[in-house]
Amino acid sequence: MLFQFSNITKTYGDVTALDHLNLDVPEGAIGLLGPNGSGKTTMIRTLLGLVSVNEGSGRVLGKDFRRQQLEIRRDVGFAPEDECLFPHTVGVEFVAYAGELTGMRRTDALQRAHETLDYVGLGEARYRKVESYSTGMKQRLKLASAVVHDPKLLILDEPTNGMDPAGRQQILELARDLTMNKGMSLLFSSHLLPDVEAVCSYVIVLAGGKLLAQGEIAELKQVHRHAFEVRVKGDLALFAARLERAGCAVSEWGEILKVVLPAEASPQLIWAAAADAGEQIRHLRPQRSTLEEVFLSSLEQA
Ligand SMILES: Nc1ncnc2c1ncn2[C@@H]1O[C@H](COP(=O)(O)OP(=O)(O)OP(=O)(O)O)[C@@H](O)[C@H]1O
Repeated sequence: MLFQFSNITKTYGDVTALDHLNLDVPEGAIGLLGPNGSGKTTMIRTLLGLVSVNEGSGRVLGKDFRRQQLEIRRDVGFAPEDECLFPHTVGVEFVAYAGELTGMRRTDALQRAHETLDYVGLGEARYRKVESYSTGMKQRLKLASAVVHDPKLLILDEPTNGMDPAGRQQILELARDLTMNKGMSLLFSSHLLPDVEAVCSYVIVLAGGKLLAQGEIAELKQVHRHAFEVRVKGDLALFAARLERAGCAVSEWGEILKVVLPAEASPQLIWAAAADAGEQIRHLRPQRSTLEEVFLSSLEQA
């Protein structure tokens, strides 16, 4: 198990950032999705032991995050969302310092800093002051300092924020390589579904500090081949009754009918039912996957 939350609640004054959160998350590349303010950063800071929670308990890599912060710091690498660079420091010093903070000896930290800067493509900028780096370079510098000590779990909080498409692609490729080829588990927080899908196989979706969904992306993305969303011009209830007589399972969602066709039937059945009733179909499409539905409803709740 990568990490586990049991009934975690965290409030800031009147704001409930995490609301009785229960989670069991397996090792692997895990996406943490949710709109701004949904509690992603608070969840990450909680599992690093950086905030004290009001209620609940939990573990990351088998360690209690309320009591074993030092051990967790050795096993986990974290690249925060906000800018955390010290001005007047050159790239290699910054990364080596991050290594020392996890308990590495200075000489080892320096050697690893050079290696990780080469790995993230910043070898040539290693002696430049960090404040002169571009946004994309700063993100890769944060990534280098998060992996300098070769952690078991890497946490990236909104790593593609504010980046141009090329820079974004570089970060996604590095994240994918670390998890697929270097054996690191990953917790990748983002409000962008495509970024999470590019890197992760499993997803947690938060909204308003609550868990909306979790599971394998492939499973959550499965579209039911026989399920459709239909909107007609005319009497929805009459049309629904007609579809039911033709063997469909039908439910009304506002102005939309969700229709599950009988086995072996094709969507032609829906067009035929509309033609018989003299109704016009305004909209017909395969029902959204659970992931799309969950993600859209997380945006509505935001
Ligand atoms: N230090 C703080 N003091 C007061 N409120 C806070 C603090 N940190 C977070 N919050 C509030 O807690 C809620 C959850 O915030 P959090 O940063 O965890 O969400 P998020 O999903 O990471 O969003 P973002 O991507 O914008 O950082 C928000 O309403 C936020 O305003």
